[in-house]
Amino acid sequence: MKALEKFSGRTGPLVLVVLDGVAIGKEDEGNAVFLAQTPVLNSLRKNSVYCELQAHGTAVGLPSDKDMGNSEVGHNAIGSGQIYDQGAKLVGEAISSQQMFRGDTWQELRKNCVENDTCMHFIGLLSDGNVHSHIDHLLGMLTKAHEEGVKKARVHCLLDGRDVSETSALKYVEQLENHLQQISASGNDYKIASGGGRMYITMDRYGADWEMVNRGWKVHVLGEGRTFSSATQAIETFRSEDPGVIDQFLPSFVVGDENGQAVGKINDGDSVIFFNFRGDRAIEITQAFTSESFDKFDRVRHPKVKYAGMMQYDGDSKTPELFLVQPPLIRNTLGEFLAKNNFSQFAISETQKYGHVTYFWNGNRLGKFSDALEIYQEIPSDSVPFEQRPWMKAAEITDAVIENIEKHNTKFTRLNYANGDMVGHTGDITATTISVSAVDMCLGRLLKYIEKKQGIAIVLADHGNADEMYEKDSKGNFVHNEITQKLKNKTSHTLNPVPFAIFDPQYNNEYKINDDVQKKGLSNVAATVVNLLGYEAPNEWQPSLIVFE
Ligand SMILES: O=C(O)[C@@H](CO)OP(=O)(O)O
Ligand SMILES: [Mn+2]
Ligand SMILES: [Mn+2]
Repeated sequence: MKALEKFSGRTGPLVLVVLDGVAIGKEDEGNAVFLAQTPVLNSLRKNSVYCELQAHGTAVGLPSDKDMGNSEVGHNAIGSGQIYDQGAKLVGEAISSQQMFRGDTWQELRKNCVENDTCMHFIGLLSDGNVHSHIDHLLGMLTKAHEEGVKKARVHCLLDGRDVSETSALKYVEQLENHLQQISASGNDYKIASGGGRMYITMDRYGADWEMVNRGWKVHVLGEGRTFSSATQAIETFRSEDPGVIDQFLPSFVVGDENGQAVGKINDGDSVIFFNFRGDRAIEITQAFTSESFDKFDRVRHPKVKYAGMMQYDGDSKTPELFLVQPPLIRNTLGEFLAKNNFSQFAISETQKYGHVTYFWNGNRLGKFSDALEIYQEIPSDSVPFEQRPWMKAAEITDAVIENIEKHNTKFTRLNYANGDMVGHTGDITATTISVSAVDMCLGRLLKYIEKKQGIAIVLADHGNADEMYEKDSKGNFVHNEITQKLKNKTSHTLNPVPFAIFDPQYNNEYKINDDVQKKGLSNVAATVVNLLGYEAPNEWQPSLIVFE
């Protein structure tokens, strides 16, 4: 590692702060970042070395600039300093080129069903959000299964409303039902078997609430739960019983035949494909299917199936062993570079974002690079709806960062304040405004401490969310909810650029933003971190955002 000639860093710590889901959007009544009390962020935007960064689309390895950013691709880009083609793109290409279907895993699962006359199950998120999954991938696999002789298939659909409009589930269910009917018309037996809201069943992450996975297991595998004649009937019934419910929180359901028997339990000998490409919310259900020594809940029955993930969700532990598309092999990350060069590192967030600053940050690896040099800390998240406690664990995370630096004198810290994103996803603009104000207050306290320690802070976000809390049409006008006539809440991420600020109280014009970097994005941050530590960044990374005078 080569020292920079013109800058040797500061004596104190370097702290990188991710304000999850806090981007810079249009200053209107739907922008909770604009509406919040943010004296600290405002001052950073005005008085520090500052620019805005692209955090969506091709800047983070997604198929197109119409794709909003998300935590996985955002933290991968920040933590690796590189742009990798991401799951959404790799899977889309593997299906359109048909390459996926020539692979060993697809063939093994398919043959298993054809030769033994068993059922092929598909479990995953049913939408075109392209954050965890895409419905086109599912439809493509169903078509191929049918063409290649699979007689019976069942879909277990997780309803979205978090990466897409909050009450759009029926649109995707209808699209799927049409496709299944077409296939079944030629004498096959393809049906929806079970489902429920993605924040109610199956897609838990980071061990926050295993009960969610248990609820999913009951309807998908055991076929036990409230039974309806179709997914549509289930959704319509739930909505009539609770008119305020949004898709991500819909209860679970089983589809039954005329006798009320579940149409799609998962049995010994079946094949199961979990069709999400993103790993955080796929790992737990995958473990429930594949682990022999599983003890997170009583599975009652553990069917012997051939199970494959759309991707391998963790390469180190080979979770799962069988997968359809090779994930991006993210190498030479910032964490690894700092560990190799003997810098101490601290990573912290609350449960909901803990894996973001560890697993995603390190290129989707669950482990550390150096036990001696790295400390990872998780603050347990509240288990109430986040709009009820919008301050979440921002204060506790701040306390822990300060305590850790006091104790270990850690050189590089990364932390994630979950609030803007987790509360933003509820669609509650009042709570989200409070959540962003709470983060700003904690950030202020943290910056004061960093000033005292003669350090530097980098403050940025991984993608937008809180910056647009009402849906807009293609012309940018607010959309109204058909029933309430109020503005329609928006629960998904946004396409807006994110802030990037260097808080450096000892700044004496040694560096400035490098405007030669044309399309500034999240992948330019890692090199900037290394520069601010006083060193040259590795050549394979995207260029630094700063130049030295
Ligand atoms: O909650 C999640 O899984 C996603 C949205 O689908 O959000 P984030 O990328 O911020 O984790
Ligand atoms: Mn995020
Ligand atoms: Mn999010």
